[in-house]
Amino acid sequence: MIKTKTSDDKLDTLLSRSVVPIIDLAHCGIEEIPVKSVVNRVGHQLHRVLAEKGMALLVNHGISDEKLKTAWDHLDDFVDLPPNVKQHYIRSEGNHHGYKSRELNGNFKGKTPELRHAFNISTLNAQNLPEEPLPGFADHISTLANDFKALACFILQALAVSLDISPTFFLEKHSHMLSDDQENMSTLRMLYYPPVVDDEPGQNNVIERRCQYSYQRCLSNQPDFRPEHDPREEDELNELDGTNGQLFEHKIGNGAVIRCGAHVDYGTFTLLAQDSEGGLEMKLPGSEKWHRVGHLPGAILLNCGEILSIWTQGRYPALQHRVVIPEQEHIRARGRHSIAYFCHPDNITSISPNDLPNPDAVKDTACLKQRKKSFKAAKERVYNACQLISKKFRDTYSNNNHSQ
Ligand SMILES: O=C(O)CCC(=O)C(=O)O
Ligand SMILES: [Fe+2]
Repeated sequence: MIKTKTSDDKLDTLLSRSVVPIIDLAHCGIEEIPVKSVVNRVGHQLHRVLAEKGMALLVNHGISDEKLKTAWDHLDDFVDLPPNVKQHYIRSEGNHHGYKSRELNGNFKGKTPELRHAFNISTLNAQNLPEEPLPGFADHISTLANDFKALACFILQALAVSLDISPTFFLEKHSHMLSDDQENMSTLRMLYYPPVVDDEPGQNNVIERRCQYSYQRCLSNQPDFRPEHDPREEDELNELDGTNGQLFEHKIGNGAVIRCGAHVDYGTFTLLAQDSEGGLEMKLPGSEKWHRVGHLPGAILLNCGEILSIWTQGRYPALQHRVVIPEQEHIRARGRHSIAYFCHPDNITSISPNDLPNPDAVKDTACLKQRKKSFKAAKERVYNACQLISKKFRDTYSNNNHSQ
């Protein structure tokens, strides 16, 4: 059962409005060996849901809301540290682990700055975590990262069931996640998008704004699948940035900012926990329209990455997504928090569309375009996961605004 304070009738109506199918993981056992019957049930649900929608909202997954909120508190405390302390944890060129924020005054080579603080955790080695300035940080985040890893392992097994292949096929290819040996790029990313408030002209200090998670107004622990949350007409919304890949910008001071530019995730899949502030939008398979994902308290969003799309020959599509800045002033004046776990195969895993038995013949023309794209990436040459992900990083840095 989904735990919520909403009455059953109201909940049914809200859930029926969600563009994202909901999958109940009750008894998935992230702390023990998963129950086989649950793996099978979830596998069968994923088979349909990922092919049709490319994503699912996971409920009763075993990671408590309190744990997520405490992690966001730790991130807020980190963001508040003096710059010379934060400096020690900054992500260096070519490294996935570490903290990164984009200051408004920086040099963006003509790109629109993404207004967010991101702390990537790809090693649980305490040396690389801000334990000294923030006692408790390393312990809490390591436990949380291991919970996400366990959930990812469960999903990897269910995915194998969903594709009717050996139950350990994916698990074996992800055996080094978070193992400190540089053999796998899986990452837990903690994200904070500061409030967007117009500054005095010329001030541009918006990135500094603080919004302590526990004090902010995302206490409404209610599902939110309102389709018309944004006052802009949908056509206008899509015209602004949907069809031609441009990014939704917010003008502030002399410049423009975005929260997270349109992109697809690179790896096998992503698990995403968000607070209730909203802003996440996805393009559904075969569609050029942006859809609000909405909010279900405590749920974790599962979305496919490009590698899974290649493996499944596009059957499980990697969806474009972005985080927009709310149009309403009082909503964008609040910060937003999320946590993403990027599940990546071990670096040396070769990624080829021929690794899996060919799924059903292509029937859906809407998916054809996506399949062609995935084939193009994988046909010319078989890359291993490390090459593929590094190539995507390079392309992203040189071509568009989103920095993964
Ligand atoms: O913050 C979010 O909700 C999404 C973040 C995301 O898509 C990413 O970092 O790849
Ligand atoms: Fe993403």
